[in-house]
This record gives sequence, structure tokens and C-alpha cells, in this order.
Amino acid sequence: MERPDAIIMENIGTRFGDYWIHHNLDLTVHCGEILAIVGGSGTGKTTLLRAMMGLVPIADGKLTILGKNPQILTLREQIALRQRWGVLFQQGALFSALTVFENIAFPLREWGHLTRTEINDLVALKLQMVGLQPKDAWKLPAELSGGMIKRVALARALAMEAEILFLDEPTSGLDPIAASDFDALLRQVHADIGFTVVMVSHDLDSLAATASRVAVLADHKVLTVGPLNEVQAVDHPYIQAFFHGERGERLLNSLRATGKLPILPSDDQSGLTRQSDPAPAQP
Ligand SMILES: Nc1ncnc2c1ncn2[C@@H]1O[C@H](COP(=O)(O)OP(=O)(O)OP(=O)(O)O)[C@@H](O)[C@H]1O
Repeated sequence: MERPDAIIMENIGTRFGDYWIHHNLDLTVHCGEILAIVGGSGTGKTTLLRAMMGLVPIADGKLTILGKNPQILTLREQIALRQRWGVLFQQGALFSALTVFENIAFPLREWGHLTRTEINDLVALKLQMVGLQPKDAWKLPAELSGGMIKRVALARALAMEAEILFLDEPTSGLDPIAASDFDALLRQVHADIGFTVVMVSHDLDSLAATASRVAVLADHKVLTVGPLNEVQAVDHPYIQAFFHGERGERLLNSLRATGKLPILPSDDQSGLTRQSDPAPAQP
């Protein structure tokens, strides 16, 4: 049986005071996909992620997440729902006074149903899953590299067998090698466990390496959503600037080289019109 969509946002509006961040925004996240959200600075990517998690109130429209509408749930039901996803914020956001072990164990202890042995075993498993050594368990965050901090944060986000993983700029602050290692790790754990990922990212290489689909935020809504090769063809100033700068051209060349970018015959060669003209920008 087909699984229901993980997240459905219909006509969503969010605002801070009188200023609307999103207005009439529609977005569906399919179960099991890695959906990346991109957009210019201040377009509301982080706010959208937080609205999905119930950390920013929804002023308008309807949110359905894992089949539930959090707007009509009791507090107890909302807490139970929130245990079904994990979050990795921009800077990793580990507790600086706690060891790696204690950071990963934190959500497990909060849940309150596990014995000490079960927690030990789960932390050991999560450490192994993200490629860290048992000896790293006793280090403090200040003793870790940037890439290791992201790995610990990922282990903590996945500690509770998350069905959805929310990532805000997961590769920010990492050098290109550590960023590409993190992308490979995300792909691996995603393939192993099969959860849904919603990720905010500015990193084109990371999008190309991980995203099933890309949603572009502009003008308070989702301008377009689809596979990267379709989205980059949409005629909108932000999309053109984002995908056709120096790094964008590098990415497009790599998509062409791997056959992921359809090369359309030009009209004068084929005598045909294009089958897939760029989708029009939504108003
Ligand atoms: N707690 C808040 N109170 C008031 N305004 C806020 C709050 N959080 C965000 N904003 C405003 O909402 C808008 C969207 O912010 P948001 O952080 O979601 O954008 P973003 O697209 O993620 O930006 P960036 O790419 O620069 O991180 C900005 O104008 C920001 O100043």
C-alpha cells in the first residue's frame, strides 16, 4: 500500500507581527524523499522548517504532518508527535557541557522508557552509524572537529528512530571535503533507514549529492518544486542567479556529464518544439 505523504502544507501563512513571511504557501513532502528547500536570504526557509515542526505558529492554512494536524492536537498529543522527528540545527547545537555520549543519550533519557543498558546500547549503535569511534563518546563538543560535531548532532537527531529528519544548513561551516563526507553519510543512513528528510541548504554540491527534489522559496511561497534538473530551468531571477553562477555552471556540467540533465534538441536541428519547456513561475 502506498504510504501517505509525510508533510502537506496547504495555503500556509506565517508571520512575525504584521510582517508575513509566507502567504498561500503549498508544499508536499513525500514519504522517504530528501526534499531540499532553497531560496534567497530572508525568504523564510528556516521559518518554514520551524513551522513544520510547530516551533513557529501557523497563522493561516492547514498543516498535516505524519497524518496529523498539529493545530488541533492536545499538548500531550503534540509532544508524542514531536518524538517522531529529529532535528539538526545550523551549528549542530550540542550541549557544550555534556560529552558526546550524554548528548546522544539526552533524547533517549527524556523519553523515559529505556533502561540504562538499552540507552548504552543505542548510543553505541548510533555512534557506529555516523562513523564515530567508541573512544569519541567521552569527548566534549569543544574537542571535536566541525565534521564530528555534525555527526554527533545527526546521531542525536536519529536517536529516537526518527521518521522525519529536519536539517537546517547541515554542511554550513564545513570545508568541502567534510561537507561531502557528511552528504555521503546522510545518503547512507537515509538508504539504510528510509526516513524522510527536509533540509534547508545553500550548498549546490550538497543538493546535487543528496536531494530527491528541490523546493525554491520566493515571493512568500514555493515558486517551484521538482528534481534539480527541472527546477534549474525555471525562468526566475533568483533561480537563474543561484544555478547559473560559477558554482551553478559547475554543477550543471556535472549533471550533464552524468546524464542527469536532459539535453534537448534545438528547434532548428529537430524541427520539433520542446516537450518540456520550463514550467512557468507561479504568481
Ligand atoms: N523570531 C523572529 N522574530 C521576528 N522576525 C523573525 C524571527 N525569525 C525570523 N524572522 C524574520 O523572518 C524572515 C525570514 O527569516 P528566516 O531565518 O526564515 O529566513 P532564511 O530564508 O532562512 O534566511 P537565511 O538564508 O539568511 O538563513 C527574516 O526577515 C527574519 O528577520
